[in-house]
This record gives sequence, structure tokens and C-alpha cells, in this order.
Amino acid sequence: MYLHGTSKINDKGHLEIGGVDSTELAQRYGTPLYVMDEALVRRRCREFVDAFQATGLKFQVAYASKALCVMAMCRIVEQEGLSLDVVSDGELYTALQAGFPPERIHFHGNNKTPMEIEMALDAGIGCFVVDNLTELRLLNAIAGEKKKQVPILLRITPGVEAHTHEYISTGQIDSKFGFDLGNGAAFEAVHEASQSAHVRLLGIHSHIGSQIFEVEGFSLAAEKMASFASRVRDELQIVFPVINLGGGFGVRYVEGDTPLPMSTYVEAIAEAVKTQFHAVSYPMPEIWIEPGRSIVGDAGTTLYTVGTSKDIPGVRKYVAVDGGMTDNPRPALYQSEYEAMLANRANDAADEQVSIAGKCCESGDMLIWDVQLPAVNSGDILAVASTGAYNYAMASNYNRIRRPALVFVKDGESDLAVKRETHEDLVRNDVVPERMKQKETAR
Ligand SMILES: Cc1ncc(COP(=O)(O)O)c(C=O)c1O
Ligand SMILES: N[C@@H](CCCC[NH3+])C(=O)O
Repeated sequence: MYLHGTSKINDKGHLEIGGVDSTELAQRYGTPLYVMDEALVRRRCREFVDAFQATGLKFQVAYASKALCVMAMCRIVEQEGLSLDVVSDGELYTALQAGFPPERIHFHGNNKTPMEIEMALDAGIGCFVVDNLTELRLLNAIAGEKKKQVPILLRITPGVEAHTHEYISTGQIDSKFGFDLGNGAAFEAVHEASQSAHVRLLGIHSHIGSQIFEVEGFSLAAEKMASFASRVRDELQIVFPVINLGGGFGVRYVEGDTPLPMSTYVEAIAEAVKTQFHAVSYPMPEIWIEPGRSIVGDAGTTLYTVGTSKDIPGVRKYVAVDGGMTDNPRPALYQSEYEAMLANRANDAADEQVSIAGKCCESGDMLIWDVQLPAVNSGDILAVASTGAYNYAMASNYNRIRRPALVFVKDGESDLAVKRETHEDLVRNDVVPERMKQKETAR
């Protein structure tokens, strides 16, 4: 398994993260356990900010909190000076509870409800990224009732297909998100927004997909945005002060993944925006981006305890852990691949090929197909790398399995950021109607 960030093998032959022995973490907090390498999260935040600062351009880096939205994460992002992108009342609530400055919050989503819009307006968030005309009209009406004028970006579908899994590719024409550039919808939206008294149009937004390992898609999106902005200026006399190119920067999950340094993405985006907007004699806009996965993805490791195994001679050996698709649904959803190691026997020769199964009543509940490990015993601690993004965020209670705890580790210390769910948590919202309380149904 590739050792990310501060991960290393200590002299006991154990995996250590943030200076803390992972077997001690497993002992202290139980398993499954999400472990976040705080130094690596902060390093990633700084890589984006430093790279933009070096360009001398105006910018905003907003962490896409959908990747991992917990209060501790909002605090780190605040301390690192980033903005925050939320897509629901729940993410907004988490950010506000964590004391995140509302003026640095951007609200995304293709179906914001009236309640969510009101909540965000009342909180005084920095900007809405408007996805469609229904939302534009609703937002304008609600902001009008509140006698406010709210900054917005319009989400454009640029018609750029990023090379990634089709379920996480969003910039193509056939997408549920945004105003289409090609069929005139984007232009009409700009026109309508400019006539709407209670919104202030800051600019346009595009997001071409996720887990992208090349810069060409971003350059192409910048080119399309510049040509659209220029047409809008010429025909409507509107100039956008902001261009948002979304997130999607790839991280390493397994060998063969080839993420670029974050500075390479930023430099390419800055260069493309400069060149393309200069080419149409446009005043240089402020550049905004929204990385999610690339801030937290490779900083996360999940620790599991090995339980049972089943050897089918000539077929395969299944090794089952105490978690699975409930804490990491990505392999089941996207055929995502992960690397693993035995955290308690990191130096032992990996001479057995096994497949890692979860504990759900579901044949598709597999975490890893075919991984080389030392001969695995019940009680071993299995570490799976690069689980920081879209794992806790997408975890479920399927089979009424309790969601794991999440800790941040740094400089030899570990801090609980999310408690493990209890049995009481599982039934907290259940209600048994009175008529179901009697012992048997009278027939
Ligand atoms: C609009 C928008 N912005 C930002 C992101 C974050 O993407 P990633 O986590 O790949 O950086 C997403 C998710 O793909 C998104 O839909
Ligand atoms: N949840 C997806 C990415 C979706 C990104 C949000 N638009 C993943 O785990 O890869």
C-alpha cells in the first residue's frame, strides 16, 4: 500500500499516521475507524492557495464540503483561509454550527428548496450558484420578500466531457446540472438574471467532473467560458467579475493513478483563463475553484478488524472485515479500487492474494478484489488508504450498521471529530405508533 502524507511503518512494524500507531487507534476508538491525517489536509489546502498566490491573480479556493462535511473539517478550512461550498441545508447547518463565516459560503445544487434558500439568505451566505430558471425565479422572489439582493453565479454546462466514470462526470451536455451553453439556455439565463432586481450576477460557473488527471478539460472549459463571456459583453453589455471552474482534481487511490501536483492544475487554469480572456480583450476575472476530493481524499485511512474468511480452492479467498459498503460505498457504486495493508504486521511478506468483503447482506459488498496481503488472521487490523473523500460523506446505516467514528491525527495526538454511532442513535427517530404497541393484532 502506498504511504500517503505522514503515514509510515514504525519500528514495531505497525502503520503509523500523524505520529500515532494505528493499532493503538484501533484499540482506543474501535473499528471501523476513519483516520484523517490533519497535516496532509492542511498541506493540500495550502498547495492550492500558494499556487494561486504565486500567479498574482485574484482568486478564491472553496472546499467542496460534500467530500467530507464535519464540523472539525469546517474549522480546518476556515483556519486555512479557504471558502466553503455546500449543497444542502445539512451541509450549511454543519458549517454554521462550526462557526464558518457565512460570507465565505457558496450554495450549490440543482434543486434547492424554498426552505434551503431562506435558511441561506437568513444566514447571509456569500453566493448562490444558480442551476436553473426555476431556482433563479424562486431565489429572486424570496430575496425580494426579504428585501435583499443576493450575489449569484450561473452554473453553465460547457459541453466538456472529462475522462472519468460516467456517474461522476458532470460537464457534458446530457447532464442534470446547469444551463446549456450550446442551445442558448445559458445566454437566456444571463439575460433574465440581469433583469432580476434581487440577484446580483457575479459571473459563471462550470464543473466538468471528478477524479480528473489532466489539465486539458479545464483549459477547454476556460476557453468556452471566455467566448461566452465575450458574447454576453458584446450583446448584453454585462461583464463578469468572477469565473468559477469547479473542482475535480484527481488523487491517488491505487498504483497507476497519476494525480498532478495541485500547483499544476492551478497554473494551467490560471494560464488558460489569462490567455482566453486576454484573447477577447476581457478584463481579467477573479478565478474561483472548488476542490473536494483533492483536499481530503488521500489524507483518509480506514481501519477495520478482520473477522471471518472463506477459502474456495481454485476460485478465491474472501476475507471479511467489520465494515464495508456502509462506510465505503464507492467500490459498489463506481467500481472504485483501493489499496490495503495489514496495519499490525506491515513488514510481513504479502504472499497471499485475497479479496476483502464487507459484512452486509449483499454480494456486491466488496471493498477490494484481489489484493496481496500477508496470510490474514482473525483480529488483524486492515488499513485501506485514500478513504478521506466521499466515504464518511456517503456512509449509510444499511443493515442498521452503525456509522464509524472519525478521528484527526497530528504530531502524535489523536482527536475525535465524529463519535461512533450508538444503538440508541439508530432508533432515535423511530416511532412506534400506539396501535402497534399491543402484543398481537386482534383479527
Ligand atoms: C459543482 C461541484 N463542485 C465541486 C465538486 C468537487 O469535486 P471534487 O471532489 O472532485 O474536487 C463537485 C463534485 O464533483 C461538484 O459537483
Ligand atoms: N461521490 C463521488 C463524486 C461525486 C462528486 C460530486 N459532484 C465519488 O465518490 O467519487
